[in-house]
Amino acid sequence: MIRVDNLHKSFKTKTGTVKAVRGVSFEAHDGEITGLLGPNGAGKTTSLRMLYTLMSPDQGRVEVDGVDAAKDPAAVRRQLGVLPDARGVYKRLTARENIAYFGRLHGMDEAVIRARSEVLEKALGMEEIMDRQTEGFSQGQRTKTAIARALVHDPKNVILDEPTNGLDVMTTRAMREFLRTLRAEGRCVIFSSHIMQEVAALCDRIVIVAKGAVVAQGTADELRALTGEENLEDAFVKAIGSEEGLHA
Ligand SMILES: Nc1ncnc2c1ncn2[C@@H]1O[C@H](COP(=O)(O)OP(=O)(O)OP(=O)(O)O)[C@@H](O)[C@H]1O
Repeated sequence: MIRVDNLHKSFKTKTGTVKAVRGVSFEAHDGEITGLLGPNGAGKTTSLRMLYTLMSPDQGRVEVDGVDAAKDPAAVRRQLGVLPDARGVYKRLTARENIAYFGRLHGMDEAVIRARSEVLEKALGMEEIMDRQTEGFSQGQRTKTAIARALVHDPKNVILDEPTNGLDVMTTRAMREFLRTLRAEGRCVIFSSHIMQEVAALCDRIVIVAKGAVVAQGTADELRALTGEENLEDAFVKAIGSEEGLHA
């Protein structure tokens, strides 16, 4: 379970201060998929970065399974599997070696790493690529490797920044199925997207972010009721106030 309370983050740039996140609060529950939906530049990545302790908030609080991220970031990180926006994998290593390396960083036993890698290989359909050096991997293959690596330590909470970005239709479908599996296993899954259909197809709860703030949140039914729109797509557009930056 992840609780985010009133997060704020600004960046100082040469041309002035950018208020990237200005008061984001939401809860993501175990056994549910929570989607952060918003147009480009809405503040999704920045919110997630604070959530997975890469960045500290100017104000506000993140709690993962009851642990305050500011007080014990290491404990929070152990409970999280993260697919960050940059999917850098070690090019000289095979997919399997990339995954095992992360397992070792987590202090896992070699036998446990092997067993866990097998589970992830099957779940993500990586049979063909496990023992290939990752240099030259396609975007989808890199994403799969990065997800497997992020989940090697069997984390209870999973955070994915735009997991289907750049994936083809079949890989996107497989990714959706994989996220549903994580939900069925009782994990708390949060992912960000600017694609309405993606969020509508997968999420139990939807948090709509625009201009650094949460403009609406709830189940699809709650969002329809809140905005008075029958169609979820119209509800999103109404909540955000414009179609700009949202891909159908
Ligand atoms: N390190 C940084 N320095 C300056 N500005 C930043 C920095 N990181 C993010 N921003 C700005 O903060 C705002 C929110 O960016 P963020 O990446 O969180 O949006 P996003 O919702 O993830 O967008 P996208 O869908 O395009 O990835 C943007 O205006 C962005 O330019």
